[in-house]
Amino acid sequence: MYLADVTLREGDQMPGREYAAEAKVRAGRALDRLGVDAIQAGFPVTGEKDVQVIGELAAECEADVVALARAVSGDVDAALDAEADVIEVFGPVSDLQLEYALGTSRGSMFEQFDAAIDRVRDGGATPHLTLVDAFRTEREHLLEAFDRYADVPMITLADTVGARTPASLRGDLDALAADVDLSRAGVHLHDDLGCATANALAAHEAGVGKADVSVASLGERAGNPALEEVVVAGVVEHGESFGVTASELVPACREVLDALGESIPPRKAILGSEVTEHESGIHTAAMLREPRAFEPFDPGDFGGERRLVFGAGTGRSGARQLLGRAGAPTDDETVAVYLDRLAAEGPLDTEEAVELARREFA
Ligand SMILES: CC(=O)SCCNC(=O)CCNC(=O)[C@H](O)C(C)(C)COP(=O)(O)OP(=O)(O)OC[C@H]1O[C@@H](n2cnc3c(N)ncnc32)[C@H](O)[C@@H]1OP(=O)(O)O
Ligand SMILES: O=C(O)CCC(=O)C(=O)O
Repeated sequence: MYLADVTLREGDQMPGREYAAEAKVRAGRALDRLGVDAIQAGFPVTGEKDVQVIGELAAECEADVVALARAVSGDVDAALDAEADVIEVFGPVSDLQLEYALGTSRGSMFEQFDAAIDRVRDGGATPHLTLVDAFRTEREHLLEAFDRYADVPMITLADTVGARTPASLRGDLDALAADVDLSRAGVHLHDDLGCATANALAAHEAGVGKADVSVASLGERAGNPALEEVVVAGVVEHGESFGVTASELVPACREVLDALGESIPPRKAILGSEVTEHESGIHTAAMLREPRAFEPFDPGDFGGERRLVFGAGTGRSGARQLLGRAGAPTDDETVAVYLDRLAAEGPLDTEEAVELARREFA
């Protein structure tokens, strides 16, 4: 499965956001260095900014630079003007969205897809197709699309409203797999149920060829599968980093967020400042011996950092080990006094705690 990062388009679509062109270009470069296969950098018909960003990134990135386009000639022309490598033509296929987002029939939507895809090819770009709201669409209509667009290299099924869980998504994909080669199917998922990352992994396990992801889940409503979560979970579960340089993951994601002026909640998995920090006495005592005892992966493998801290939560076992490292006595009385000092001065990191032990007890 390859990863297409959609941060620059989905993130820019969030209420109140207006990323500057330079910010998007800087973020796109960081994603390219990280090694994602595709960067969906914008929606050119929305304005000159995205035309400029896509043009700049397409000229210098290894990754395919993707422009979004509705199935209308003006959108495709704007994407061609931007000189995108790939033009992602999208349109709804569910009854609900055909009626309320488009006011047209599925037959007319498919005719618009035909014309838009031809226009992309005539303009010299590669067409991809996203079937919007695909997971609330009958299987027969999805099969019709895969059949009708057999020459489109990638057809993405969008869980546009984030309504699927891993089991239901897997069930839908397995049902399609009887008739469709899922390696030419992608998934575009949303996190409304908090399942987007798990759904991306379920899609990988089902055999899909591409998943859209975004840094820190930036995107419409609850966002998309987090790039960093999909990669770390892929490595932990399957030994698979989906083509990105795992050791650069955390710095690259932080650079993207920094460029875009986005902050991240401290408790957010992988990237949050507090999620690789440990203070509980039972945990730190074990982790001083072997960090794997209380962590699912070494943060250093992804360019992050583990931090053990010592203070009010430290127990006797951890304190004894720290005193030992400092060459200080480890009898019960020294341990008790040292624990009082840690509680008063903490939280201290490991080096600071050892230094305190050395200074006052060795
Ligand atoms: C599922 C997604 O997340 S797709 C990405 C959504 N992103 C955005 O909307 C980005 C911000 N949007 C915008 O700047 C504007 O909405 C624009 C420039 C895209 C379009 O603006 P407008 O031309 O004023 O159209 P509007 O926003 O009202 O869009 C609805 C029109 O698009 C049509 N439309 C919607 N989706 C599609 C589609 N996939 N293919 C073809 N036509 C479509 C609707 O039928 C409607 O047409 P109508 O104007 O003839 O009734
Ligand atoms: O596939 C895409 O990138 C556009 C569709 C989309 O954003 C969605 O359906 O949520």
